[in-house]
Amino acid sequence: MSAIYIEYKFKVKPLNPGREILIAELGYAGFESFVETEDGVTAYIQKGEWKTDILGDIDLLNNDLFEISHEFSEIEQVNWNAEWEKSFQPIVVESRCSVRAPFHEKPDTEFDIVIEPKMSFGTGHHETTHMMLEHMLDTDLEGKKVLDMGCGTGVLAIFAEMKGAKAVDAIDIDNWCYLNSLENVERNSCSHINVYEGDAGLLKGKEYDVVIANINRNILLNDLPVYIDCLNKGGILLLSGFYEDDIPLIDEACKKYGLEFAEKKEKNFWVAVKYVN
Ligand SMILES: C[S@@+](CC[C@H](N)C(=O)[O-])C[C@H]1O[C@@H](n2cnc3c(N)ncnc32)[C@H](O)[C@@H]1O
Repeated sequence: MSAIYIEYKFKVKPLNPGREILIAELGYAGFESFVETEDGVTAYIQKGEWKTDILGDIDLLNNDLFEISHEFSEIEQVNWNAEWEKSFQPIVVESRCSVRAPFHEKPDTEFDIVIEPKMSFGTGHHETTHMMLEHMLDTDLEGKKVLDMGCGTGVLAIFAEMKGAKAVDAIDIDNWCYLNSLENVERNSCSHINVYEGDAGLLKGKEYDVVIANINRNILLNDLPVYIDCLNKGGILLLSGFYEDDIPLIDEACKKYGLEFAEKKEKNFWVAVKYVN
């Protein structure tokens, strides 16, 4: 199963802070993946989410301080692997945990995660992945049962096992992500991770000590009750994939189901939050 995407190539002047603002606004409009280029950004949206006036709400395009041009085309399947090879820099979190592709040199970090992204997502979400890894570094996962919802490349599930989780379920709705996570689990010699293709519908009767979900605001708001339903008392919920402005809605939903806010991280307009049950 391969999704059809619309690809937009933007040129942005001045690049900073124009590109970051543009990415944030495009994210609100429904674009789901971004690859930074020398003079701007290439953004992807699934054809089903696209409408002809999709750029109508992007305020930055009407801002005289920035010069932004774009061209767009329909593509059958994004070759995320080629995109990553072009743009992916290893992520190093607090000098302790690194995420790199096999073609990068092995770093000297306590945790070394090797990801061959193939065609699954994870490219434009470095900030959110990075912040989730930061939260996980600070969270005791030893002997815990963990859910990684929207696992993408499987990076967070793999890190959970490296940090001592005894059982990890990694779930993604996208077939490519499911297959890619399986490969990456093997590549990192993980043996406590089960990967599933699906969504919150798979969670009936499940119980976890830690639930991790880096997806997007609307899916999180929709599926939060199910995630929280499988979270043990005293358990931890880590959420990302949304912006600072979305926090009130997410916070309201979490508190409605009895969770207590614990911590927030922020990077380039993106946020990652931690709640305790
Ligand atoms: C932003 S990526 C996160 C990938 C990875 N966890 C990370 O932190 O880098 C979000 C992932 O959620 C998946 N996804 C989208 N909707 C979903 C749903 N309703 N249930 C489960 N996964 C979903 C997408 O296919 C995508 O792989």
